[in-house]
Amino acid sequence: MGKRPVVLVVMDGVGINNSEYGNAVNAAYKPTLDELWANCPNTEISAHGLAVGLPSNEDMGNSEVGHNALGCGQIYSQGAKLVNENIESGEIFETETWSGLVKNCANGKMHFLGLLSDGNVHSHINHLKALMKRAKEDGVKEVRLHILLDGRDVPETSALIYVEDIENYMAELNDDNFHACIASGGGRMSITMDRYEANWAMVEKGWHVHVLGEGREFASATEAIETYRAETGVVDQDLPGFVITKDGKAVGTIEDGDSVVLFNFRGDRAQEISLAFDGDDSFDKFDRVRKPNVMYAGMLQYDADLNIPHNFLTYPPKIKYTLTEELCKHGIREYAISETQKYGHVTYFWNGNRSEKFDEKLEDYVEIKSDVVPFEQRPWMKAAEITDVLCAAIESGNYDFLRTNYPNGDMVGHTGNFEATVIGVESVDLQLARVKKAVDAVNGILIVTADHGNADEMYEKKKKEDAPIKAKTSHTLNKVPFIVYGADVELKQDENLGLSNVAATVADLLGIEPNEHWNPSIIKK
Ligand SMILES: O=C(O)[C@@H](CO)OP(=O)(O)O
Ligand SMILES: [Mn+2]
Ligand SMILES: [Mn+2]
Repeated sequence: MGKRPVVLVVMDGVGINNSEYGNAVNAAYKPTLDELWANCPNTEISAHGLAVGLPSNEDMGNSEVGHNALGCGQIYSQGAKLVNENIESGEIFETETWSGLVKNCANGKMHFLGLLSDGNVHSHINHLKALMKRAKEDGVKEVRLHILLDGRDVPETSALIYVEDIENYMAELNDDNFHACIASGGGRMSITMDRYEANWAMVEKGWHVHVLGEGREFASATEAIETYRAETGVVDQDLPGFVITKDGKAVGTIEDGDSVVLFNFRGDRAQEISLAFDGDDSFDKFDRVRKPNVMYAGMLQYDADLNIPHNFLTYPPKIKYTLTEELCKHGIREYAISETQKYGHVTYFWNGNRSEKFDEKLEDYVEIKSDVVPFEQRPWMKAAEITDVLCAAIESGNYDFLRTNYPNGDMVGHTGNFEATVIGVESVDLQLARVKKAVDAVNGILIVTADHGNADEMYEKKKKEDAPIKAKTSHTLNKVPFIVYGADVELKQDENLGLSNVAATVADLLGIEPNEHWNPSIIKK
């Protein structure tokens, strides 16, 4: 091509926060990032709320919407917003899927499974309430709820707030003809919500409590949460699975003739459990022991290429004109690499929730296997291993556009462990120095950015001056850095710039005319 290669690094969860309070990014020793920021063209761009297609600016960014915006150069209404609209207009209940679900469980139960919080990253409790209410209106008699406890998109020990809220809601709905109650649950990082096949054992554990009703028994979700907390001290996302029983019997196993709705709208952590429900006898990821004959539907279609799940209530955004597609048209050779935890982020999310390549010949994707450990124990994760392979790819001369995601700021940030997160950010910085060197060796251009904040705010904001420090595990509302190294360009400084302006910028640096549907490049002309 004769063009200069462009390498784009997403430092997952590394946002910009002017306050030092709980700021693991500022606390980290990161000479390379500091030097790049001080000496290279740079700007701050938005990564949350309306800038990434979420319902409001109160919604923090996340990897799905962040990588979608980065990789498609446009702002699409995202799952959170689409489901809101679908429920508000009532269209969701006019779908064949909904009527099918209701009809299917005429003599059985309707189960709702999903993340119980108002985090709005994977799900929203209001969506669940709307579905339950309508189920009752449509004549469903028995509803069972299988709850995944959050503490990752919401405060780390907030589960009881949502349990109480939904139990009060169910109590109001319950009458002689309708009965809803919690049947099983567990922390989202302990059961059911694995992603990218990092740890199928999590899904197996979820299957056992939700479907088979096998697990430690409790009389209520509150009792389960309080007991586990007292015994183990773990935070919500890590609480083990539990089964609610009455008179020695699980109250809500999933049986033939039941209907099951996964009320999460985000795809990555919804796919594996969906495959377990949809899969026929050839399913071999774990032994399901008993596979009930149910109608299963997702709140959204989680992967349109792979048709997961078969039934769904809301169409996902139809993301068109992605950067990868455009670059393929120009014969640009692309390379994407990350470790398992974020592998789908730089491929599937980046390409507008597509799991297939646009052009087999032009695209190479590499996954480095993630550790299956609590990440505060190994905050460096696989950053060095990713870099080994990435640098070889850069120096091979076989690629024109290379992208990677270093998960550390985010994955370690989610643990709420400040000290480990500082090390996570430092690990990324060490690798950045190596990437920069490889870029120099091929006379390339390096872009350093992030998909949303996390490590930049590791403590909850204090409500009172003398309140104790409380760990914050969720993403943030902060802007993220955008830096260009190795190119003599001037960058715009504009409040309105966001992740969706990056695709056109990459095209500019590759000497390609940006697609007309994209938001403008960040480079001043
Ligand atoms: O871990 C996840 O599922 C989310 C937080 O809910 O994080 P990210 O968007 O960074 O993948
Ligand atoms: Mn992310
Ligand atoms: Mn995250």
